[in-house]
Amino acid sequence: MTKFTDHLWEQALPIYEKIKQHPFNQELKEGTLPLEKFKYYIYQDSLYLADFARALAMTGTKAGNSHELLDFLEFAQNAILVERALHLGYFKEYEIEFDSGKGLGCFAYTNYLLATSAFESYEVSVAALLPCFWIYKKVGDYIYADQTTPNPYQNWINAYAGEDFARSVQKALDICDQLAASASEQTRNKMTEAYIKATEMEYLFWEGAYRLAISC
Ligand SMILES: Cc1ncc(CN)c(N)n1
Repeated sequence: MTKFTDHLWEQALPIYEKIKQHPFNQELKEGTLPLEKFKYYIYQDSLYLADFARALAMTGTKAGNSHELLDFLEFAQNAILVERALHLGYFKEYEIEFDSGKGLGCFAYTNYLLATSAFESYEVSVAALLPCFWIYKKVGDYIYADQTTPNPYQNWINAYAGEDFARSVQKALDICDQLAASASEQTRNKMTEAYIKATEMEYLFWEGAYRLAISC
C-alpha cells in the first residue's frame, strides 16, 4: 500500500530536484563552494536550529502519547546538541563572526515553523517539520554518493548521510504516516500543503546562503 509520505514525496519532488541542482549543493558536492558562502550558511543555520528546536519541542507537547512526546524532545535535543556541535566546530575552525542576524530566508522559515507548531494541529506541525529531516537526509545521501574527495565539507556531509540522522528521519516519517492514516481528508490536505511550503522554504534557505542573503 502506498504510504502518505510517498504521496508527500511525489508532491514536492520538483522542488527537491531544484534543491539538488542548486549551485550551493552542487558546489558543496564538488568541494568548490566558496568558504564565505559556507560560513554564512553555517551562521544562518545556527540561528535556524535554535528555533527549529523550539518548534520541535512545542510540537511534542501536542503528541497524543508520551512515546512521541519523547521522540520530539529527543529531536529538539539533537538539533541543539548534535547539529549545533557540528556548527560550533566550524565556528571555531573558520572563525565565523557574522552578527547580521537572520537573513530573510532563515527568518521566513523559522517564523513559519514556530507559527505552525504554535497554532496548527499536531498532524500539520509534524508535516511542516518533516522536510527539515527528510530533505536533509536525501541531500546528504545524494552528495555523499557522488562527492569529490577530499572534500572540505566532509563533516557536514557525513552528519546528514550518517546512520544516527537516518534513524531520526525514519522515526519522523513513521509518525507522519501513522497520523495521516487516521486523519480526515481535510487534515491530510493541510499536511500536504505544510510539507510543500516547508520544502519551498528549504530551497529558499540555500538560495539565501548562496547569495549571502536575500534582501530588498
Ligand atoms: C535549514 C535547515 N533545514 C534542516 C536542517 C536539518 N535539521 C538544517 N540543519 N537546516
